[in-house]
Amino acid sequence: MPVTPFSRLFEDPDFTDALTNVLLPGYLPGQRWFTSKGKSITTCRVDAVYPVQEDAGIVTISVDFNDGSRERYQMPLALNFTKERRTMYQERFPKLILGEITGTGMLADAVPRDDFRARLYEMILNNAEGENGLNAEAGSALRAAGASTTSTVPAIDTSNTAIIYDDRFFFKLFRKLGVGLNPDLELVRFLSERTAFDNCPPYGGSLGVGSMENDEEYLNLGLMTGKVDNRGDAWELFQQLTEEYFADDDRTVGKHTIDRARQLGERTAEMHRALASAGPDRPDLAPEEMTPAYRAEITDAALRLLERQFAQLAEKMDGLPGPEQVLARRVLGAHGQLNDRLSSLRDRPLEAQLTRIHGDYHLGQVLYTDTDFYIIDFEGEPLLTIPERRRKRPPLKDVGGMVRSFHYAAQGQLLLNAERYRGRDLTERAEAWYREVSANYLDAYFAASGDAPYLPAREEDRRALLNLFILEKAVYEVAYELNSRPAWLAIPLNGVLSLV
Ligand SMILES: Nc1ncnc2c1ncn2[C@@H]1O[C@H](COP(=O)(O)OP(=O)(O)O)[C@@H](O)[C@H]1O
Ligand SMILES: O=P(O)(O)O[C@H]1O[C@H](CO)[C@@H](O[C@H]2O[C@H](CO)[C@@H](O)[C@H](O)[C@H]2O)[C@H](O)[C@H]1O
Repeated sequence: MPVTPFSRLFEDPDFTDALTNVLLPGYLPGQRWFTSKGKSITTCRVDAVYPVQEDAGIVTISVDFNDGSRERYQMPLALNFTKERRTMYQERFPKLILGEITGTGMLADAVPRDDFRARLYEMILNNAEGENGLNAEAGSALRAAGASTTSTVPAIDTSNTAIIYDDRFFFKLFRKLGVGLNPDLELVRFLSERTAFDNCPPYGGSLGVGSMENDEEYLNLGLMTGKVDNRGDAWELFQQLTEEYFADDDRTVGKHTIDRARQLGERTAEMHRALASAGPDRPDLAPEEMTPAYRAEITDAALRLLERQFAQLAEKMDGLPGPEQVLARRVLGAHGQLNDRLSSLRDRPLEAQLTRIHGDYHLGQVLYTDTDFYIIDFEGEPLLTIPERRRKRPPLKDVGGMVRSFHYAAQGQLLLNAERYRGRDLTERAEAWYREVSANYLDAYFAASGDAPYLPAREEDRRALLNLFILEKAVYEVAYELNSRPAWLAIPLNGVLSLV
């Protein structure tokens, strides 16, 4: 096996000591993709090194925190020897330099280097097999496109790292790693290569360690998909539409808004039909019946979520501004009622199938073009482990997520532009927009779904299941906002209150 200078570097204990004890603890908290900035690091460790070029490769690391938790990350790293390269990093990417290695070179993130990005593409196109189990797979879209000539790193706010090739392919290099087949790769690959669903980006290929067939052990490092020539995400689109709606008090919900909501309902139904089309030869994807044990399990999970979120709300109550405190008290006062609502599913016999679903469905996960929508980011709920994200669930959970997002779209417009709407009480108009837009979304969704076996046949059962997921998502959002964007807290608090 040829030993490259890059991998040889990691055989030197002085280097790995410096890297894990000094360079990484200083470097990680400054990176957008390092999600646990608030926790303090106790230990960093290099798990594996996958050479990609003579002077660059992918390194996987584990980070331990003082609360006992551990996270794994992917770091593409390069050694830079020449003056030109050093200058490029110093002038344009100073935050991506880990440090100077005496007698060796400058150690930095490899993504800014054109040659490194080109090599990743080439590996995927050629189904390359590297050292230590690193391997790549090309999807039909990439095979059809052939070699790449240019690549760029877009300035977008994501928790992973993106590379665009020839303005045609979008490569997502996963930063925080979880062992097991990543649902983003699994579902995009299935939808694109095995179904007629056209409204997610086509599968271009992947980079990983191990075999996708041995899915418990597989480590997914990157996913290549066709680039969607989009105008933004659906959250931005609906922010424009709510701004038009609130412009004056006589305006009704415009036809364009209704058409767009209905179109999204249809696309959601088509996505669900395609996800449910897997046959028994694909046991991880094929639909299965919802059992009473499953109903009990999701009921318990919803009740545990309620307890956890409410404990956080109660704990932070005193620090909330007056109006939010009033809302929060009312929400906490509805604890018993919410408990009953969420428990009701346990005793309701429901005949419906469970399928693989999107799992983290909201307006921000949908790109829009002039004429259509494209659904992205099938990674699932970030707080769940990969096996939890890969569980089959009722597709109405996605629908509930999107309904909540319509509530956010109207309320968010008012909250984010408080100055613009000062002096006008638009609460009822916002609720009216939400009711009409979500009713149209749901109507189009159910019309396009027909008698799909994953939807309960009886209208009242569909409603009960959907309402459970809407409520559960609103409860989840309470602590999400409390911890990430306290200024938004009133939205889910009002959302919960409107459901009891
Ligand atoms: N196939 C694609 N084509 C064009 N843009 C994309 C594509 N996939 C993702 N994006 C862009 O990258 C952003 C982040 O993508 P997402 O899959 O949500 O990544 P993350 O999980 O890292 O947040 C999206 O909002 C969109 O702007
Ligand atoms: O980071 P993710 O996209 O996986 O999701 C988290 O962040 C979302 C906010 O970016 C949050 O979504 C909530 O706010 C959205 C508006 O910003 C709204 O459209 C969603 O309906 C609402 O849930 C999501 O809950 C959280 O998990």
